[in-house]
Amino acid sequence: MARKPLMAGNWKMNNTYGEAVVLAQEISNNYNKSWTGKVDVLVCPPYIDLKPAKTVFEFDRTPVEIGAQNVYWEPKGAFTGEISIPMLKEVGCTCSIVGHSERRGYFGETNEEVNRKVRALVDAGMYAIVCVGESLAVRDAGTTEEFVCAQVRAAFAGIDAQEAQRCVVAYEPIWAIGTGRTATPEQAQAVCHAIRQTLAELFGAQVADEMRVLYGGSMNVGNVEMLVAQPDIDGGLIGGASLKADQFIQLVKACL
Ligand SMILES: O=C[C@H](O)COP(=O)(O)O
Repeated sequence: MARKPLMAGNWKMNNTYGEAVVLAQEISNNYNKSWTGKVDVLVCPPYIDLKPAKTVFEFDRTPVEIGAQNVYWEPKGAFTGEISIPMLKEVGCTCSIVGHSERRGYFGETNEEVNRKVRALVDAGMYAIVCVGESLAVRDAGTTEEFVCAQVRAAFAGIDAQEAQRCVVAYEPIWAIGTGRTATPEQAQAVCHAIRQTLAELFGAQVADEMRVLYGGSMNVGNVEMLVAQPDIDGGLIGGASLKADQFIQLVKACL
């Protein structure tokens, strides 16, 4: 089956409320409505910027989804500093990134926590963008595929094929994030293929064939074409290049 590509911008901890309105407006102004149905476009701003970004896209009727960068699995309660799924749904989020390597690395997020977040999202009818990826040490040790596929298995534990089908996996080698050092298309394809094989083992070949696997890690206007041309790469999760509307739009166009 032909998968519809997804180009997702992860703004990380960038853009104040006012800056978010400007960037969302620039993306909206440059979005061509003829792309609708051919590529899905998503931005994941900081929590405080979700509503203003959504308001811009809604006002313009620009079909750009908004998603969170993280989420907590409990629906409400005494969890200071956390944000729940009902809160995200009410402002129009369709999904959340889960298990980004910056959350795993700086905030100690474990595979078990990633799994709880994925389960809570799918239970609530949202989808998860599950991030997986190896450090340079793992790559140098030659165990990249084993490591990444174990992360995939852990993230989807206890989830059935129907729930998993809506989710997305983003392969982000840690050594390529924000470094300007991109995985070669061959390296990225090899790992994305291994991820899809793991999804097939978990959920069957048909579901695995329908699930989107993204690449992330210094994807930019210079390398996007080669990366999205790979058979198992269905788009990108973009950090730095998603902060400039013209660059992000170029990346979206590369998926058409
Ligand atoms: O979530 C996005 C990735 O961490 C990639 O970030 P980057 O494009 O700045 O390397």
